[in-house]
Amino acid sequence: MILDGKGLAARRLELLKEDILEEKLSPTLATVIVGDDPASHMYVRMKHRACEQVGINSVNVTLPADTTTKTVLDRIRQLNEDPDIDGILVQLPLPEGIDTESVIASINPEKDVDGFHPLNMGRLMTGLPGPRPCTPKGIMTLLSEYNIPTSGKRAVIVGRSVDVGRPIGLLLLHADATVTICHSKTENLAEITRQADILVSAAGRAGIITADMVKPGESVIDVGTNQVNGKLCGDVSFSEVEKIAGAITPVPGGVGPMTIASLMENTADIARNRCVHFM
Ligand SMILES: NC(=O)C1=CN([C@@H]2O[C@H](COP(=O)(O)OP(=O)(O)OC[C@H]3O[C@@H](n4cnc5c(N)ncnc54)[C@H](OP(=O)(O)O)[C@@H]3O)[C@@H](O)[C@H]2O)C=CC1
Ligand SMILES: Nc1nc(=O)c2c([nH]1)NC[C@@H]1CN(c3ccc(C(=O)N[C@@H](CCC(=O)O)C(=O)O)cc3)C=[N+]21
Repeated sequence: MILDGKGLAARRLELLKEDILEEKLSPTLATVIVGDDPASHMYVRMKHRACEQVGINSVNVTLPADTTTKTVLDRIRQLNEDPDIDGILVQLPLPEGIDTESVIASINPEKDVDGFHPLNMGRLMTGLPGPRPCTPKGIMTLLSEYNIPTSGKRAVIVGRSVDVGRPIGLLLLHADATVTICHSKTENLAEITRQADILVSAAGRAGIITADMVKPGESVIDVGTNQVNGKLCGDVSFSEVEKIAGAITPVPGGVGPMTIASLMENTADIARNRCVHFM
């Protein structure tokens, strides 16, 4: 079964647009972009398009690549204090030399649409309500919309990043899965991935997940966005794995669009001034 993130995201955006209209919300999302990394352009463009579609005002704050950390912090402070700005997103990665940690920690946690602020990461850890990181949230939405059970199931995550690997591990743990998080030092990776009922690959390595690493009937979630010969592909060797997986997300058209939809939902929730509860 193909987990159609593109189709599901489109439906979620339509529902969100109706909610925003009905509740007379007019959320504003500010995106801070430092430098002009081409990969960011695509993501910022898709985000902007989604904002227009659902009725979120999208404001870009662009700063030159040689901006200092202090300048970024000053700009974020202005956005924190601006009552007309509901959500703040700092486009990652930031250029070398900018202190990413202090930039993320400077965002008002109540405006942190990525859920990356240490306070919101702590709330994720403890299961307290708060905005959850967009890609992990999008994956959980995919699993629940396709009725893929998590309770008591073996979940294996390949990748331990702060923005994807760790938070999806915690969300699956909160959903009563038994979670294993793998990384580049994990030994016998294939032995571990074959035990998974749900496999999430967020390694950023094209072709790292092959058919021999997947248990027949397993659900495979591919977070990877890699370029191979100028073509976008995931971590999973899709054509061979699709034949034995029970469910699989395509790249493009899977996790990516769900990330964007989750970002829109986080922004609307923050504009509703409600402590957002996920899972
Ligand atoms: N579709 C979407 O919405 C999004 C997609 N992405 C994509 O997801 C991918 C992962 O990004 P991100 O989460 O930021 O991860 P990072 O690139 O920050 O880290 C990659 C992780 O994978 C692990 N890893 C690398 N090689 C191997 C290997 N051979 N075996 C096991 N583990 C390995 C690393 O281990 P170690 O910690 O030991 O180095 C690390 O934990 C990228 O392709 C990124 O572009 C990211 C965000 C959103
Ligand atoms: N603060 C911050 N938060 C992020 O969530 C964040 C970020 N910075 N920096 C960049 C990464 C990457 N990311 C993607 C989102 C959607 C797609 C996506 O929708 N991709 C399409 C393909 C688009 C194309 O055609 O190339 C798809 O998978 O179908 C990809 C990548 C969010 N990121």
